[in-house]
Amino acid sequence: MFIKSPLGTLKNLRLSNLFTHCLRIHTSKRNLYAGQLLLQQHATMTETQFGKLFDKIEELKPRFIERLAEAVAIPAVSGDESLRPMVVKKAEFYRAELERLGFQDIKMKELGLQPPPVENPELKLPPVVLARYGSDPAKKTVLLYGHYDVQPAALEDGWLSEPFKLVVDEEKQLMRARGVSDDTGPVQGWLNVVDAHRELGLELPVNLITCFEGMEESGSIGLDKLIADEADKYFKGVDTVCISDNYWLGTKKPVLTYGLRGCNYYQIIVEGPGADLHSGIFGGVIAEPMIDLVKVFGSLVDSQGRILIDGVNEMVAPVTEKEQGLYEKIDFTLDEMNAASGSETCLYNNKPDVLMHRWRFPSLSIHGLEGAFSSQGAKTVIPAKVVGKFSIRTVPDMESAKLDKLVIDHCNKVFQSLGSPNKCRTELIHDGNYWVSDPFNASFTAAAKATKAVYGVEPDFTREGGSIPITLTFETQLKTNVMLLPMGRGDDGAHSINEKLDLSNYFQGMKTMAAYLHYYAESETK
Ligand SMILES: NCC(=O)N[C@@H](Cc1c[nH]cn1)C(=O)O
Ligand SMILES: [Zn+2]
Ligand SMILES: [Zn+2]
Repeated sequence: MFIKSPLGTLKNLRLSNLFTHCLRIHTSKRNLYAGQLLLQQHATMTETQFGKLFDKIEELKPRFIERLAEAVAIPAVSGDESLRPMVVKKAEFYRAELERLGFQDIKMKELGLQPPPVENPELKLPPVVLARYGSDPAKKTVLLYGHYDVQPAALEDGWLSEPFKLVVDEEKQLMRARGVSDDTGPVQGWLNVVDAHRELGLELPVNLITCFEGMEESGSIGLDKLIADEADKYFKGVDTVCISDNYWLGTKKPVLTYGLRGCNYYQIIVEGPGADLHSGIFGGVIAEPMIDLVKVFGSLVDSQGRILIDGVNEMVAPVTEKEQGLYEKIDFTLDEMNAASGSETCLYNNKPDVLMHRWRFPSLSIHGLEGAFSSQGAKTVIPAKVVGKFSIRTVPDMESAKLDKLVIDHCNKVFQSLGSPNKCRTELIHDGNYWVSDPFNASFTAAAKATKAVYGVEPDFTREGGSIPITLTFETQLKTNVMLLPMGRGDDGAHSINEKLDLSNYFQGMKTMAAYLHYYAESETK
């Protein structure tokens, strides 16, 4: 018997002997080898390489943490116009990293000026970083999409440490910083996978194309057009798109994701007085914009999360009988839900309802206000102009343009009913489509094998309540499939305070990415 094992080629060993042999040599990698042994029936070169590759990833841990620390130190907040130079700086950081790792044909694609609504009409969109690693026509080509921009973060929001300084918490075995999980950690993970191959002198089994953008957290403005323009140019020959920009559902079970909600983000602008006013002098005498805004806000959604805008719920595709059975089987508990939210404020008391309301029903969230008093103390001001922000997570079969009309008509109608002399207008800031895919293609199959090889378990196939606006565009413009391979866990606190990435997710995540590329390379379908 001739078996290729994670430790190299072993001759004349029975499977049971091989198992003991593996465990004796590398007991700390029990999960990896348990998973590997399940794959022995179709052992190929891949398994031999995995052992070395995974060991190399382990060996390079200090370097990979250091790189992540450098990347997260750049406060690339796309939603804050004043930080746009930092977003561009982070794009430059990745350009240099890609160059150092031997990527070629690196392009910093400019997307022009940011369209309204925007404070500074001269504000340039950050560049999209395109690069190639290999262009062998005999190999498949995998496009890796990720984003280098992040959500805002400030120490005073309740962070335990400076948000743009990576902290490695040895006791909890995690790293904390804005972007570690969403999405700097996964982007860095892909580069580290290439680094590990280079360190081993091991050829990449596929050609890679990177598409790293800097506006994902602000609706991926400008990227649709770039993808359409480059579909037959830079992106020609792409066989599949892999996105690592979401999270496991819970904290233990790896998942692969085949669906996302969309997101339409709106603002309501209410203005009246020529300047902020003293409430002792003008209170009760003039119409207050904030009072009008609160009334309009209050008409959008109720405290049970039901959207109150006429016609919105009617657009949602009905739940099918076949679909109903899917939710019960997913590895997830209400306790995990409560732990992730840090509360017991969940609106539903059973798993299927929670999952359906997270994945396949729309939701409306009110995010905040511009222009209103928001500090400590008791300032007696009447704000002259307030801008309220809210978004709707969209699902099949909601139509974005139809939704915009329903939302804007609703806000106008409610405002008019107030009889206020103030001015009010509602506008879309950005939108991004929902996406639902077939999870039975070669890319998902390769990712499932990779997950099993690393974690020793089959992944759950899940949908996600969040949005990655560009996913559907890749699928339609490149006429290829897209697969979501999350690195972090459901409790990582993305967009929240104290965002973290468990060290094990960073390193096992990289191994999964590496194994995915090898399994995908071997798959029969292009
Ligand atoms: N990791 C994906 C993510 O966080 N996406 C954002 C994208 C977004 C921002 N505005 C609209 N969509 C999300 O909030 O889901
Ligand atoms: Zn993200
Ligand atoms: Zn995000």
